[in-house]
Amino acid sequence: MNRAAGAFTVRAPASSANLGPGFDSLGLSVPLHTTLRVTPQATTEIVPLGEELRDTPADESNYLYRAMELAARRAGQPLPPARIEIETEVPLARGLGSSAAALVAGIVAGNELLGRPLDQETVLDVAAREEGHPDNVAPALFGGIVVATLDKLGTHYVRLDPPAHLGVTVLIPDFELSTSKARAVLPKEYSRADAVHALSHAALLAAALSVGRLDLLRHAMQDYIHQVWRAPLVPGLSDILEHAHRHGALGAALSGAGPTVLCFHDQREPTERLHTYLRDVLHRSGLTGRVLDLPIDTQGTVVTPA
Ligand SMILES: Nc1ncnc2c1ncn2[C@@H]1O[C@H](COP(=O)(O)OP(=O)(O)O)[C@@H](O)[C@H]1O
Ligand SMILES: N[C@@H](CCOP(=O)(O)O)C(=O)O
Repeated sequence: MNRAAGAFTVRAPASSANLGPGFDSLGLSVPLHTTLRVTPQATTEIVPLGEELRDTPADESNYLYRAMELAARRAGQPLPPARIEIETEVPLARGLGSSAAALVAGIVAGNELLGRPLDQETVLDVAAREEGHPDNVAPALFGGIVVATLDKLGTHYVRLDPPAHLGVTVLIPDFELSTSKARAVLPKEYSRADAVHALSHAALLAAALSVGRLDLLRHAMQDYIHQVWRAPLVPGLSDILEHAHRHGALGAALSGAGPTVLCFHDQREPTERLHTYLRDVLHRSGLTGRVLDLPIDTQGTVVTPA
């Protein structure tokens, strides 16, 4: 079907990947958004707006525009020209999936502009192949908590609604850490013992999240695949992984590749104690940053007429 698109808006959420042992395979979505306003017109114009996007290119080399072209390439159609305004609330290179939000927003916008030739499964596959792992793009597209694999045969996933009362507290330090730098410090190979530890904890975590066993999160979130190697890049991380539960966290993990750290909390309990502890860790580590409580987003990427 080819439908001439009018102006429309695409909103894609941030995401927190891994959740400890679910490296490259488990993530959740949080309501900080990257928004595109797309207005079909005779020429292409890329307009990044706001302080966070001050260094992103205002031309067709922009990551978001390249994502739109990925949709056109998979559909085998040329991308119609449009004015594309880009805004984001997702801090860049902090482990909150800004690149995944941009990629998903761009692919969905490209698909919309073309009259939706791609179904949602194909949009996910294009995004996961581009990013190289599905753990940010799947929750950015579908919302909620997503368990996903990417292999030669395709991208397969299960989306979970968040368990009742499960909230997220994030500590976002004021420094950037690119995902590529934080992937470069990981070993190329792991022992069988490390593999068994990782897969048993990731499986337990996915099962605990699917049945709402919040009491299991702390134990299930143990990880030796990536956090231990990344800890030197994220001052305070080891302290939080070891001690956050004493200050009200149900579990803690490096968010994506960092430097943001995620703690789960019970939304029925106050989080002041956890905030005070996290700010104290930040201060003791000689850093500045912010601590935020967020719900888990359940909407994923949304397209609305402008
Ligand atoms: N809205 C956006 N527009 C253009 N480029 C973006 C946007 N969001 C993210 N990016 C690109 O993605 C990079 C950050 O990606 P990455 O290192 O994977 O960190 P993360 O995805 O954890 O924020 C940014 O430096 C920028 O190049
Ligand atoms: N599984 C990836 C997740 C990267 O997430 P980001 O939000 O830091 O881009 C990894 O751990 O490298």
